[in-house]
Amino acid sequence: MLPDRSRRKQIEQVVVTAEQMRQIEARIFAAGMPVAALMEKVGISIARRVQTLYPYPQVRRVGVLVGPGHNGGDALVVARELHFQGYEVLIYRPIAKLKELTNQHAQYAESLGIPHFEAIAPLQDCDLLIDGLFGFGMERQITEPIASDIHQLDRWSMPILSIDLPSGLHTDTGEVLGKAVKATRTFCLGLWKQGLLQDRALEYIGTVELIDFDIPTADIHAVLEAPKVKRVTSDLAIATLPLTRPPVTHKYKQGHLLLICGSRRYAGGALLTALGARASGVGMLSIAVPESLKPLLNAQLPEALVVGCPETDNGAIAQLDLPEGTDLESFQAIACGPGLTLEATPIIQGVLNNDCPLVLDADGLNILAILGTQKLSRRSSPTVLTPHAGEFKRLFPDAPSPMQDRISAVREAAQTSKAVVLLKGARTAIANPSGQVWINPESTPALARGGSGDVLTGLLGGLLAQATAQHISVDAIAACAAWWHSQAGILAERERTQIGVDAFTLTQFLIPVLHQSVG
Ligand SMILES: NC(=O)C1=CN([C@@H]2O[C@H](COP(=O)(O)OP(=O)(O)OC[C@H]3O[C@@H](n4cnc5c(N)ncnc54)[C@H](O)[C@@H]3O)[C@@H](O)[C@H]2O)[C@H](O)CC1
Ligand SMILES: [K+]
Repeated sequence: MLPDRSRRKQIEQVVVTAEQMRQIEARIFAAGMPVAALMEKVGISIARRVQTLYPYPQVRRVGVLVGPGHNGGDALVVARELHFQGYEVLIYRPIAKLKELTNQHAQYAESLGIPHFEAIAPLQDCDLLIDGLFGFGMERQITEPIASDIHQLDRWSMPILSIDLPSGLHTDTGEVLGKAVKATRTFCLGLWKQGLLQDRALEYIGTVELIDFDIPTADIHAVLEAPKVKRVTSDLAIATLPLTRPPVTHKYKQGHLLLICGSRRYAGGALLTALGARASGVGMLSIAVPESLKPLLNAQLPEALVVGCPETDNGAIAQLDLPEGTDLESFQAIACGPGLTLEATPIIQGVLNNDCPLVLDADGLNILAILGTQKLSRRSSPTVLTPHAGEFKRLFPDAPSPMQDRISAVREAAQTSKAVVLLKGARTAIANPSGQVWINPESTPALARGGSGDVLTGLLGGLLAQATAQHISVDAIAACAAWWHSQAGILAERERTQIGVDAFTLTQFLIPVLHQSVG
């Protein structure tokens, strides 16, 4: 058995569908763990957390929503334990026919004098609600009268703690099936459910925490082989990022990145991309911009090699004038797109025909959408695409909509384009061509501002150059770039509020957040 901390770090990264959870739990039961014992173990853990978060007698009256399945069973164990701790417990039980184990717990609760109601109204004066209506067994739309009862909850103000998932959310896609509980906190049981990591679930899940019930890692690996969906944890990011350097190294060993960005109209995008690249720690940074932007970049990044390129009448890069003896093969990575405008199409065509590890963002993606993603199939070096939802739909019109199931969408895009696809959003999803998906589980709406994507492009480009030089896997480094970028946003928000995180400020928090994470 792995030491607890290492096991805990491992399971924090695992993400499962309802079916995978069923299979894992089936293995545990087949090995002899009684279902009732697991339910007891889970229920007691939740009851302890409730008492810690909402201690008696500051909180006195608790309403418990009990569904027909084992989610309801968990909730009844919690109800019984809180009753014995002195809380006044009231039970809402809209469905009479319960699973056997759930029914036994309901009968015992009744024998203790805990009142059961078919209607939700008697619970409206509770201080707190525990949601045990539906868990991963949710398989169809919630209908009346439960849907209206859940709707009532939206008008009440007490905190709601959901067991496993907010009732009504699809376990895998995070879709609302008819009506869903808006939880203050979600106690996810055993392993992270995929639906909790979907953007559209965010308004329902509240604060999420994992209630570990000691699932043997052997059972996880037996069902998941290599986990197909992983959460990007701080541990994973810190272990993957090229943070330490050998005593003897040189600037080229730390990667040489070429940025191709900017236009007279969008000078800021070039600067923000360059500042993101600088923070990545890349050994050498070359920046190709229209000639008229060269003074700006030189002034802000004296250490960078700024290449002023001939420009079109509108101030876009007309051709890449790399220094004598340098060509696109000279770099460990190229990152291009921010601020280029569509006039730079010939530049992107040239880059696509070259075989250097490549990050495409912004206009680089819009140009690729016009040229067609099949242009990537001839490339043997890695390509990373960093679309937001709009760019994604232009690039992959036949993929599932990113607004529906982002995990399926990003997985299909990566598999068809043979690129690593980083789909930006509240929960950025990264997929590699073999179908492995990472989800970045933490971010902040503060990042939803012009320019923050440019910073990510530069940061990712710099990390890709280092990953190439140091043989770190491209998809893992892309996941880490998303983690680093969002953690900097979270730190900046903490110090400057949600409206204080402009893209330039964000670049100033990239190193502090790393320092805070690495300690
Ligand atoms: N697997 C286990 O033994 C344990 C699971 N844990 C907890 O139990 C749930 C999963 O339990 P399950 O009984 O499979 O399903 P649910 O409790 O989520 O309830 C679904 C239940 O309700 C019926 N149903 C589904 N959709 C609807 C609907 N729209 N309207 C009405 N009824 C519906 C369906 O037939 C099921 O019977 C898991 O989340 C954990 O909370 C324990 O933690 C450990 C043991
Ligand atoms: K629930």
